[in-house]
Amino acid sequence: MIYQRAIPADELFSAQLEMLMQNGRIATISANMLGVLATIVLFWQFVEITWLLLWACGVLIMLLARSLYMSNALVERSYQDRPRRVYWQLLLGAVITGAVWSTAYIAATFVAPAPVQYMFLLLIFMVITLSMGVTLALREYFIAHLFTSLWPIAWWCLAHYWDEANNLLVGLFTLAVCGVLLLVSNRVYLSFRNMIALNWEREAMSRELGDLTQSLRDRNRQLRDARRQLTDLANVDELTGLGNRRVVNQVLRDEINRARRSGAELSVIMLDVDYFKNYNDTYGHPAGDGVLQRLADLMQRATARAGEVVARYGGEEFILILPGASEHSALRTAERLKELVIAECIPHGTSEVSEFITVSQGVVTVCPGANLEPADLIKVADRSLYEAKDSGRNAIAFAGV
Ligand SMILES: Nc1nc2c(ncn2[C@@H]2O[C@H](COP(=O)(O)OP(=O)(O)OP(=O)(O)O)[C@@H](O)[C@H]2O)c(=O)[nH]1
Repeated sequence: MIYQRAIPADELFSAQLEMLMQNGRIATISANMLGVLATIVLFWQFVEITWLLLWACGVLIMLLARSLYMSNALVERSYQDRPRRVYWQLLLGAVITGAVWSTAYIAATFVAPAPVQYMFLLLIFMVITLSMGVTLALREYFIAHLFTSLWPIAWWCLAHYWDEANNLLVGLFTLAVCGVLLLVSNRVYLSFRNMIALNWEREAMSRELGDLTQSLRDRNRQLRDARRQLTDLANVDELTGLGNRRVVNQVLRDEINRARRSGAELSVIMLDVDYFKNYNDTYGHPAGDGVLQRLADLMQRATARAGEVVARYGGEEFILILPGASEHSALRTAERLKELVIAECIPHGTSEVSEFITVSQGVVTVCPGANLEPADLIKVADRSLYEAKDSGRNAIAFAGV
């Protein structure tokens, strides 16, 4: 995902609705309820108490219904699924509440003396101002409330300026208050909008950061896998699947150190196919490859003990590393291998020792001292192998260090 800098219009709209309902629900309802209680106290002496209570009950029920509607919309998140519908319903609620106050004021002009009317008007100003802060997340909501409460009152007073000495003044004053509230509301609304947009940006950035971190983790894992594969490729002989010369040197170094620490013996067998050049010349190189693969299988069968390693040292030469194996045990392994190769009966018509493939083996057993290096061990094993070759091939020669 590419980081998107500006909040999309539809998300901004839903966020405004959410903020209005979350913050405005309690504040609007409580400001209006306080207004209703104050109205009862104010008109106690001028209006029949039954009518007054009936009016108050009606307003309270309407306020509770609005509060319930907002709670439901928040829980069901309908402001995200059907924002336009929620928007119009919220506006309808604001219009009804505004109309309740303006009609109440107009009715009051018939029953209450002028000073009480002015106090009531102040009360309405207070209710509107109190609810302004939180409802301004949505400017239209505030405007709908303002224009259905104060606006009709202002025009009523202006239209009836001759009924009451101060009506003209009250009307003009109310109009001025409307103007000031509109101006202030615009500023408050813009800061609400900025706040929502900033919050959204912060969330978008942290989401983006999370995605990036995840993709970096994936990349790291891929790199680790690739490195492991490369290491495997660098260590494995492609033809036989055995370890290659790199592995031989590494394993020998480890095993020499281990044997040196534990005082145990370490044996190595170097193996070479007899008259393999003749075989290749007679049967072809691919057939020679097949022989090397079959011999690799046999060597693995002959070295089943834990820690024993078979590797291809190069060409048709193989090495068997036998940690902890004594001279006797190593010679037994070599004998077993020789028998396995003979039992395999791979025809070799141009061998001078047998009509089948045979191998020669040089065995060496050591108790590694401080100076023994892998190359020393290989050199002795190689020498021993050539002794086996010299002795007529299909043979095993032993050397101790
Ligand atoms: N098919 C095949 N042949 C290989 C491979 N690597 C080495 N060789 C062959 O192995 C043969 C080794 O020949 P020499 O070193 O002369 O030894 P030899 O013919 O086995 O004779 P002795 O070792 O003295 O018994 C060469 O002909 C190489 O081409 C391989 O991967 N595949």
